[in-house]
Amino acid sequence: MVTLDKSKDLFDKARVILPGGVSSPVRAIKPYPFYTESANGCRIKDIDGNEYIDYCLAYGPNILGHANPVIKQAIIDQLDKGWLYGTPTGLEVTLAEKIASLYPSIDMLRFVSTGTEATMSALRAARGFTRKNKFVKIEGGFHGAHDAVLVKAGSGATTHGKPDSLGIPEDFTKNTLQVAYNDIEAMTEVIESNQDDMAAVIIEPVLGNIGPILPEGDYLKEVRKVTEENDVVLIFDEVITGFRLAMGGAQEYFGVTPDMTTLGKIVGGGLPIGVFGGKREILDMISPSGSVYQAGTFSGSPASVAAGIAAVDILEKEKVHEKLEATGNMLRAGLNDIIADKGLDYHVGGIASMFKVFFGDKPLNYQDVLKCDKEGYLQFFHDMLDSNVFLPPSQFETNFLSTAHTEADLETTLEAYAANLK
Ligand SMILES: N[C@H](C=O)CCC(=O)O
Repeated sequence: MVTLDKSKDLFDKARVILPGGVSSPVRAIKPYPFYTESANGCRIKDIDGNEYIDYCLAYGPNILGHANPVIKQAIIDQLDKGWLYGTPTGLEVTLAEKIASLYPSIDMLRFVSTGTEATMSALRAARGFTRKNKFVKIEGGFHGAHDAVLVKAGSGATTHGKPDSLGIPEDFTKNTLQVAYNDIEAMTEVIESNQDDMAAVIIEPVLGNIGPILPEGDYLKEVRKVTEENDVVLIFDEVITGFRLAMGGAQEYFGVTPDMTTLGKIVGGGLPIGVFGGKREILDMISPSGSVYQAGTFSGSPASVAAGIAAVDILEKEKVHEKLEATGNMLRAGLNDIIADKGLDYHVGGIASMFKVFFGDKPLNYQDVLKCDKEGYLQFFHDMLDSNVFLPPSQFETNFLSTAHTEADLETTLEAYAANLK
């Protein structure tokens, strides 16, 4: 049983000055979160001195564990040279060339600071390129916290029961058309009936912000076909799946090449970064080459890019995604055994280094996942915390594995699942 007295006291102070006591809503664990002191490898330590095996991993970026020494050294080396210039650097060219060599959908790209900026800018580019306004978003898909995509949004928006945010004028979302994931008929219908003004489809190839929920059969190939046939720009939001399912992301894994791709999380080695890229003719629309304006003081931040170069290098040399796919398969098999032994009607979802126990049947889309027992999941989250295992505190967030998790850590984790799953 962990005690969180210091965290509770800090929460009482924090919630006076920070809404919900946090800087991003997913961190607002009910009734109060633990506040972190430090993290290393797969372990995170709170200010009360409790240590947890971490499967949240900062919501995905830390695939090499916390404070990876090689990435740390790359950041330190960069800090010695200064960390913000307001001028371009060779680092950006190096990382951009590397990304383009791995992602066939990317001829050119621009660095930004977050996944939110990446998807916002990708949509603007697609609209500028096509001179059309509408786009399709998947129900429960999460593409960051900008106005046009905060409708039926997953992640914290669903966890906190606010999938449609207040404060967004209807005019800003009237061109956001939604369909269920894994429903190609619905996607085809909405594209064909809005063809005159349809700019883009934006989709997480694997729904990572209410899941992981995987594409069924040839769903992604069919999405590619219908978008191609109707001259609609297909944007894969690979902020979670990029460098995780394969070096070339979900597009390599599933063999489907979109027109544009957004990246983030892993590609910054744990520092803030976002990337949007795609076909040359679309990226040529971006200012200063073209008339789609996009800019940012911190874009291409040297420390983030240096950390990203170091991270991508390790991922490639050590074939991290292959190793973690094997580890993920082992863990998912162990979880399935526990669930079968206990006779629970739960589903173990996941792919590569993503996994989740759904407190309900296998979900295919947003409506399915909403039927899961989210209150039961929250209780389970607390029970796991008491067993010193930190999972993201929501039924609607993915758990992540890192190379820092050892076999012993995984065994301890499976024991905790066995003890706490009811
Ligand atoms: N699921 C979100 C992003 O991928 C979690 C991060 C956040 O909202 O703070």
